[in-house]
Amino acid sequence: MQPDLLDLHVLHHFRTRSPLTHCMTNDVVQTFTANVLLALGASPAMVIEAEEAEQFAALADALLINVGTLTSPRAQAMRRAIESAVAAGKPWTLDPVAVGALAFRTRFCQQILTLKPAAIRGNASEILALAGMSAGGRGVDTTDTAASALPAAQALARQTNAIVAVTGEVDYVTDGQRTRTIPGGDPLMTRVVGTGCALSAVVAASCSLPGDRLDNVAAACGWMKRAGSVAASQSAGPGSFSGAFIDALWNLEAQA
Ligand SMILES: Nc1ncnc2c1ncn2[C@@H]1O[C@H](COP(=O)(O)OP(=O)(O)OP(=O)(O)O)[C@@H](O)[C@H]1O
Ligand SMILES: Cc1ncsc1CCO
Ligand SMILES: [Mg+2]
Repeated sequence: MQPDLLDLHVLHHFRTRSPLTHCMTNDVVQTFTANVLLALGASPAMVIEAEEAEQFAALADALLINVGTLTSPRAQAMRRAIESAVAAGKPWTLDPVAVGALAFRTRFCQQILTLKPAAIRGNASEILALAGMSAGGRGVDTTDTAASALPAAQALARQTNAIVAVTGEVDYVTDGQRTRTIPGGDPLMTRVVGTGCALSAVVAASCSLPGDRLDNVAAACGWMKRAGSVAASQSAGPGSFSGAFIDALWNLEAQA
């Protein structure tokens, strides 16, 4: 990726505004997600009790809804948080983990799609399933390429008015008319759990920034791609990659 694609002006906004990011995410990726947001300069808070989630969603700058370990009570709390965020004019972002593969979460995501998400970030199988163009993958990992899911991402963006990011070897970010292509990263990013989930949290936070939302979401994808490339070149495997990835996010400007 070229340095200008790092969108350093958006990164500057991100670091100086430090978006207070309400994350309702899955049990597997809580700490990694918080550390990614902190390394980029955002302020994460994982508030999940329904009453508190409803209250906090109106106060925070952005809300992330990730259905990776969805349960009925969590679904209810998420719905209350989304409605509160929408009423307060705060953007919310959906990560439809394993949608298509499992019925309960698929129904839930289809229902909340009507509540005007600002952005949707998923892997190819998830975006294809959410757009109604396939039955979905085997589980949380994709069985399709991002390029094959680009028409689905564009259709989903037009249908929902959200910015849709479909990620993989190449990331595509679209509003249904315009599409940004973000190459880079490294396959090691799929050997550490939560890079996609953490990206969705960064996308959520980026939706609270001023400027063009498509550009802001594409910038978020670019930062993660760059950090993945740098970290892969410095690590011996998934264990050391994880730490190097957080460091690379912290040092993004120095690598531009
Ligand atoms: N083959 C690859 N080469 C380079 N980068 C990749 C590759 N596959 C995924 N990535 C990057 O890894 C990150 C996570 O994307 P991915 O599509 O794997 O999300 P995901 O399946 O939702 O992940 P998770 O559920 O583990 O959080 C993105 O930044 C993406 O660009
Ligand atoms: C492994 C896993 N299982 C449920 S959520 C999750 C994190 C990756 O999406
Ligand atoms: Mg995922």
